[in-house]
Amino acid sequence: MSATETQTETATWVHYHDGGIPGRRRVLTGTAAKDTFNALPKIDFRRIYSDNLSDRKELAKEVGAACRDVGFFYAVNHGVDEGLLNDTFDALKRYFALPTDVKMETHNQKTEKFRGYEAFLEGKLDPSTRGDLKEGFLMGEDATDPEQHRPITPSTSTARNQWPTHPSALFWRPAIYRYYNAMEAFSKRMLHIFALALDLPETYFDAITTHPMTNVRAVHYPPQERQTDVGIGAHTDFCWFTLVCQSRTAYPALEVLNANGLWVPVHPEPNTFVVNIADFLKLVTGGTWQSTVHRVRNTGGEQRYSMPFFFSPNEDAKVSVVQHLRKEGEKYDEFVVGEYFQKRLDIDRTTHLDGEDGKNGGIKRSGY
Ligand SMILES: O=C(O)CCC(=O)C(=O)O
Ligand SMILES: [Fe+2]
Repeated sequence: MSATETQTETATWVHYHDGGIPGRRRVLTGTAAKDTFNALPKIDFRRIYSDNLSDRKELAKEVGAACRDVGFFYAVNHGVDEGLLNDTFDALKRYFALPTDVKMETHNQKTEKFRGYEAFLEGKLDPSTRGDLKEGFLMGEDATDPEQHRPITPSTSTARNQWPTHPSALFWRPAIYRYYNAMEAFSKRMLHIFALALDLPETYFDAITTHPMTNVRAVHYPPQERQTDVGIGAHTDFCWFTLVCQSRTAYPALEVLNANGLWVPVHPEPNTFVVNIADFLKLVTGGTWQSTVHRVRNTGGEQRYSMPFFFSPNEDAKVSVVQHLRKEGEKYDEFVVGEYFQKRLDIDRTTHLDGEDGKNGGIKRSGY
C-alpha cells in the first residue's frame, strides 16, 4: 500500500487532491470493479491540420470519446517540430544543472503568481508525503514580456514572470519562449477540436481566448529516494486543458487514476503529447468530460524531465455550463476564469502551510 492509500475495515481508498480540496476514491476489485480504462487512447492528430472540416470532425469525435471516458489521451503526429522539442529538453537539462543560487534568483516565493523557480520538496500535493520530489520553473501570460505581443492595459501592466539574469542562464528565456509559442499555437487548434467535440461551432471559444491564460512549467524529477516519495502528488489540473511533453525514460512515471482506483501508467511515447482535460472543461461540460486524477512517481532510477503546457481562456472571460449540456431545472453559476483560477491557487497555497504558522518562509502549493 502506498502512502496515498488507506485501509478502512472494509475498503481501500486512494486519496488525492482536487485543486486544493481533498478527495478519495474507493479501490474496486472483483465483481465490484467498473468498466473503465487500463491504457490511454492514442489519437492521430494529423487531421488537425486538414483543410477539410469533415476530417477535423472525425478527429473531434475520437477526442470527445476520450474526454468523456478517460480525460486523458496521447496526441500522436501533433506536428510540433521534433527538433524544437528536443532542443527544449536539452535546455531543461542545462537549466536544472545550474548552481542553486543562480536558480534561486527567481525563487517563485517572490511573486504573487508563483512564477520562477520552485525548489525541491516545496510543492506538497499529498500531505502524507515529505513534499514533491521535483524542482520546477513556471512562466506564463505576461503582457510586460515583449515576446508575447500582448496589449498592456492597467490590469496587465505589472510583470508576472521572473527570468534569470546570470550570464550562464541567459539561454533559458529564449528556449522557453520557442516552446511556449509553438504550444500556444497548437493549443488554439486543439480548442477548435474540443469545440467540435462538444457539437459547437469550431470557433465557439475563440472570443474568450484572445489573450489566454497560459503556463509552461518545466520540471525535473530526480529518481525517487524512498518508497513513499512522489514526484508530484495525486491531483487534478485547474486549467482548461494540459499538454504534457515528457522525456524518454525507460520506466513510466506519470500515472492516471481509473474509476476502480487503480493507477494506469503513461509510458513515454516518442514524439507525442499527453493531453488531459482539466477542471474548467469539466465544469463547462457539466461533468460530461473528466478532469482525471494523476500523479508522478519516478521509480525507474532515471532523471525525468517534463514540460506541461497549461491553457485557459482569457482572465476576464465569464464562463458557465454550455447550453445544450444543461439539465432542465438546474441552476448554473457563471464564473470569471481569472477569479476562479486565483481562488484555486489560494486554496492550494493555504492548505500546505509548511510547519507551524507557515514558518520556514513556507507556503506550500501544488501545480495546476
Ligand atoms: O510531469 C508530468 O508528467 C505531469 C506533471 C503534472 O501533472 C502537473 O504539472 O500538473
Ligand atoms: Fe497535473
